[in-house]
Order: sequence, then structure tokens, then C-alpha cells
Amino acid sequence: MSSMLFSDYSSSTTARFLPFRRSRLRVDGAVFCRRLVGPLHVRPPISVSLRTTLTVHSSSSSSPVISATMGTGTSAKIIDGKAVAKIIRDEITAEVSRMKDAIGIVPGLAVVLVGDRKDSATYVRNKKKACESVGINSFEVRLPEDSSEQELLNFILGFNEDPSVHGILVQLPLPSHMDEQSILNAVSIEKDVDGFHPLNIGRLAMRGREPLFVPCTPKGCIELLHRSGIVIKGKRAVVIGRSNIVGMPAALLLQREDASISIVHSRTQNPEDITRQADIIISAVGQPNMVRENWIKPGAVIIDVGINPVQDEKSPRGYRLVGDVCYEEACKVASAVTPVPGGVGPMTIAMLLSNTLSSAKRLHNFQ
Ligand SMILES: Nc1nc2c(c(=O)[nH]1)N[C@@H](CN(C=O)c1ccc(C(=O)N[C@@H](CCC(=O)O)C(=O)O)cc1)CN2
Repeated sequence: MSSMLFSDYSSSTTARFLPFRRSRLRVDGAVFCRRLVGPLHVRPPISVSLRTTLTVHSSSSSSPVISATMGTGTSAKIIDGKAVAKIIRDEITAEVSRMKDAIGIVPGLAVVLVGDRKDSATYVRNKKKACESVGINSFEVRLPEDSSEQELLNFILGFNEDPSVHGILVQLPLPSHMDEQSILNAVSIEKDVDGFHPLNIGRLAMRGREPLFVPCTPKGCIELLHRSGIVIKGKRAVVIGRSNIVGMPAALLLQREDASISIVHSRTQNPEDITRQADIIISAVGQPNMVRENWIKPGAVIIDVGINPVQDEKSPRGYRLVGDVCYEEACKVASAVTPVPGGVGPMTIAMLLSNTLSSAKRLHNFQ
């Protein structure tokens, strides 16, 4: 019986929250995939001849799914999230301009950053740039780390009332003295472009109810599957991780798409026995290279949400980013894989733009 190596960030954090301040950089090397799962009970990999197939639209020039070029033994298609995100941004640019021409309204996004985490500051900067690139107005508030909850709430309440703001986002994680729940609850459900308000999540969980917004990262995962021609209906899907912002909503979304869902988490016994049955795996735990070849059914589709820094002296930054999934091994056994970086990450921001545009359309009754 193997014990789980990953922690799950079941309150509200996810892989990409962790890196730079809370945890030290993780060290790995040439054989990193092997080292990280040492204590696990490893079973022999399933024969490739048992390979099942999912419908993956192949590498036509217009498809975002392109063939892997990793050499012998590699068969997976690489799902290029950067390319898909660019296509989506172009679509949004056209819609923003159509809306402006028709009714003179420009969508607006307000982003609030508390504290000086470097990674959060980078994400906020990238969101601002992305807004500029599609013609969405952005409003940024930066508050010092020691701000009070009330100061932050005052900005949120102001944006709730501001008609030029159609989306409000509070960059997470918040400093530990702040109560994330009460902050997220304060965002108007109609401007909750992150989709983190409990009413939006509740609606996502209920049959026959529609959330106004779906959280950006899980929405990006599903969008990648759709745009890569991967059929979800009727498939077995496993989500690794049960965070509020990725794992849980990803499972709800897959269920809405008529997949049969299992959720694997830090208390799951023998997770690889469950993941090995999956046609689709979405991993969001923040453990570098945790998912190994023998966790993956031949032909499965792998969506890797983890963005984990590992030490790398050769990189100018001193580290490089790897996913939750051992990419080299997944490429050998899966039918399609998202890379890290360049997979789900860019889709998170594209979905934020998409949610902001939808919000402006809804608030102004523009079809
Ligand atoms: N309020 C929110 N806070 C946070 C969210 C969120 O969706 N809403 N998600 C994450 C961070 N995040 C956006 O905020 C985010 C993380 C990573 C990327 C991305 O494009 N990553 C690149 C790699 C970037 C690099 O080289 O450093 C990639 O994967 O290719 C986009 C957005 C936590 N907080």
C-alpha cells in the first residue's frame, strides 16, 4: 500500500500558489522523475499494446494539438495552451471591438493585489498586459502586506458599485491575517470573474443551475480539451487534488460534461490504481513530477495544472518550471499531454478575459 506523497491544498490554494515564498525551491536533476516517487509501490507499466484511444484531433495546421518531437518512444500529442490562448485572445479582441462600436461600452477588469509576493505581482502584471492586448480596460489596486481586511473590503465594495468595472479579481493568496472567505464573499456575484463566490460554485455543483462565472483555470482545462477535439462525454476522468479553485471545480465541470469522475487526494490509498483507469487526468496538486508513467493508462489525455519551480543552475532564473506530471514519461504513454510551461497557465488568463467580456455583455444586455 502506498502512501500519498502529495499534499492537497484543499482550502483554496493550488499548485501555483506555493512556489516562491512559502516553500523552498525543489531540487531535482536528470533523473528527477524517478527520485520523487521512490517510496511508492511501483507496478510494472501497462503494455503499450493495450493502448486505448481517445478522439484526439490530429496535427492539422489549424489544430492547437501538435505532434510531440521528443524522439524515439514518444507518441503523445502536445496540447499547446499558449497557441490556444492566443486564438481565444484574438476572438475576444474582435468581440470587445464589436461591443464598443455597437453600444460604446468597453469591458473593465479591476485587479487587487495585497502584499509583495513576486509571483503574484507577475501574474497581475500579465493580466494587465493581457487586458491591454484585447482592448479591455484594467484598474489595478496594490495594497501593502499589512493592510487591514476592511481596507481591502472598501475597494471591493467600491468596484461593486462602479459601472465601468465588469469584473473584480482579488489576487490569491492573501496575506495570512486576512480571511479569504469573507473577502471573496464580498465580491458581487455579477462581477465575480474568478468564479470563487460560493453562489457561483454552488450553482456549478447543481444540476439545472448555471453559474454566472466558472473559475478560470478549470474552465481553461475544459476549453483545451474541447479545442483539441477530445471527447469528454462518457469518459472516465480523474482529478488529482481537491482545491477550491482548481480540483473541485474541475471535477464539477467534467461531471457537467458527462464524464464519470473520481477525485484523488492526499488521503487516497494507492492513487495510481485509480488514475490508471482514467481516460482523462487533470492534475492540480503542486508536486513536481508526481504522476509517473505507471499512473497513466496508455492513450489517456493528461492535463497538467501544476506549475512547480525546481532548482536548475543552467537556467538564468536559477530554477525551471515543471508540472505535477513527469512529462517525458507521460509523452511515452499518453495520447495527449499539456506541457508546463505553455499548457494550462496561459489559458487561465485567457479565461479571465473571456469571463470579463461575458460579464460586460450580460450587464449591458449585449448579445
Ligand atoms: N484570484 C486568483 N488568484 C490566483 C489564480 C486565479 O485564477 N485567480 N491563479 C493562480 C495564478 N495565476 C493567475 O492568477 C496564474 C498562474 C500561472 C500562469 C501562467 O501563465 N504560467 C505560465 C508560466 C509563467 C512563468 O514562466 O513564470 C505557464 O504555465 O506557461 C497564469 C496565471 C494563483 N492565484
